[in-house]
Amino acid sequence: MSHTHITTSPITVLGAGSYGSALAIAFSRNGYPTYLWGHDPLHCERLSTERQNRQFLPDIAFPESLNIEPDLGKAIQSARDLLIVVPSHVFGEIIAKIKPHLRPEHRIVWATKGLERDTGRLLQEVVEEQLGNRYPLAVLSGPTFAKELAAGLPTAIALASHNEQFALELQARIHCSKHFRVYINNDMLGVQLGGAIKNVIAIGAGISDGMGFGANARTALITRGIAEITRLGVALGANPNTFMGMSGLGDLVLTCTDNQSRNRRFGMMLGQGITAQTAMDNIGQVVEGYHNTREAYLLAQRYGIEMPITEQIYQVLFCGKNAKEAAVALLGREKKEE
Ligand SMILES: NC(=O)C1=CN([C@@H]2O[C@H](COP(=O)(O)OP(=O)(O)OC[C@H]3O[C@@H](n4cnc5c(N)ncnc54)[C@H](O)[C@@H]3O)[C@@H](O)[C@H]2O)C=CC1
Ligand SMILES: O=C(CO)COP(=O)(O)O
Repeated sequence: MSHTHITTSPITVLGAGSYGSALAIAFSRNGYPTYLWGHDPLHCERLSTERQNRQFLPDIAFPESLNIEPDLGKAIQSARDLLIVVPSHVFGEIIAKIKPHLRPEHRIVWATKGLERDTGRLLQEVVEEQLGNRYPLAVLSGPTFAKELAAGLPTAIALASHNEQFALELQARIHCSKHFRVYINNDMLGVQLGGAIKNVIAIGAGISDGMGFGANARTALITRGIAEITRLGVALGANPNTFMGMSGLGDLVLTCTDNQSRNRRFGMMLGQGITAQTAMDNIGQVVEGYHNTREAYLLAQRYGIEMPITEQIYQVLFCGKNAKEAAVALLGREKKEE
């Protein structure tokens, strides 16, 4: 474990799944010393000896400045900036684990997409409840499949923060490569909601394609999907323009239309009559939209917001409704204006 090359401001990535590894590769490729922590010591050992994430990103060699750090305390002390990339269902657990190691100068950014399991709270609320308001916060979200990012293919993302200095410094570190662009804004709420709820709609697009519906149906789901995400976001106080950006329409189109998406593939299997558990076992990676459908549905109910697509997917996943009935229910809604 060499902690060398400290020439520029380092970053620590917490979460060594496909996306955490891809972001760590992107930062280190840009020349920043990067520390990657994963919760499974055996997995860390493999990353360290093989110098690649063979399971999720085969044949993409780790740059020299990417250090695997299996000790959480040491990983946190290695950098001022912490990037959290664990699945949403363990996000609160990770915040609790990092809390005792934090120093006043730390800054926290996350790329997790989702709402808190069971409560439907935004991840920002989870952070602020546990850590208060003393740390600068930011969120990264957008159309970024881990494999393409790690392969160095052109990618753009949104970064939202209320702390301009933090946003600009992060942007400079990500943006400086030739293939990774970052757009900043200050709408943390909108960026978080866009990233969380597109996964739900992507399950719907997958179900539609799995049932053999065509491009018209998929596109209608995307278009009405962004309408309902925006409706919820505006009711909660987000800027409607955010949903036309990378973390809204951008990520929604990506996830609804490309089979790299696990949420879409999950939906396709459901549409073909495969059970949710079998579909998830088959994917073998996190399918954020599965539980987040319930959280998004509950959030919409709490605020009295109409989200018909989310509601039908919720009924398919958690109330035993079959996909065909859900499609009929959507098509059979009362006539309305666009
Ligand atoms: N893979 C992708 O293309 C993208 C993923 N994301 C988001 O990134 C987040 C992470 O997803 P992936 O890396 O794709 O997941 P993944 O399924 O590839 O890996 C999940 C990782 O979480 C780790 N993990 C599980 N339980 C943990 C715990 N208790 N503590 C710490 N780590 C734990 C696992 O060891 C595994 O390494 C999700 O919210 C996802 O929506 C966002 C953009 C792109
Ligand atoms: O968020 C993603 C791309 O931006 C990844 O989507 P999936 O989690 O559906 O694979």
